[in-house]
Amino acid sequence: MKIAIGCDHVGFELKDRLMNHLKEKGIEYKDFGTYSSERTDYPIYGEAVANAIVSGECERGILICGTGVGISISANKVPGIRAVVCSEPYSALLSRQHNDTNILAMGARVVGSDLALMILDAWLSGEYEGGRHQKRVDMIAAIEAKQTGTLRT
Ligand SMILES: O=C(CO)[C@H](O)[C@H](O)[C@H](O)COP(=O)(O)O
Repeated sequence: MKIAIGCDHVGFELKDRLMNHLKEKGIEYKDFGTYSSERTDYPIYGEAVANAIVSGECERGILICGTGVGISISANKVPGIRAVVCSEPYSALLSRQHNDTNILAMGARVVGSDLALMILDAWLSGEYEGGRHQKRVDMIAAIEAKQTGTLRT
């Protein structure tokens, strides 16, 4: 699996910690920036990571900003993205199992690095269950299609 990872200036340090963790786990990743702690704007990185997933360059994404909120909102504007913001491992796991999330967002001002690693491990371990959940995931896609005018009826 190849992971796209991105952050704004607030998430820069935590992103580094997460990339080292991915390296230790033998998981391939691509860093979409930002590449310093100089103030920047999270929508840039939310969109870049989201595009890497919808293009097929990467299978999943990780995004970090101050709260995880702004950068996940940005990523969710890209059709096909199901980004979740998590501050604990349970939601991270269930977001994979029930919602087939393809981006995990976290807030560097919210979670410490050790908890962030636990959240990431829980999310990476989760397998989408399909079954009764698929109808709901398809309904989300249908909303997107309606809103983007791509719904084929
Ligand atoms: O935390 C955030 C709210 O979503 C944003 O993602 C940014 O990280 C935050 O707004 C950056 O704040 P700053 O005062 O410009 O450092």
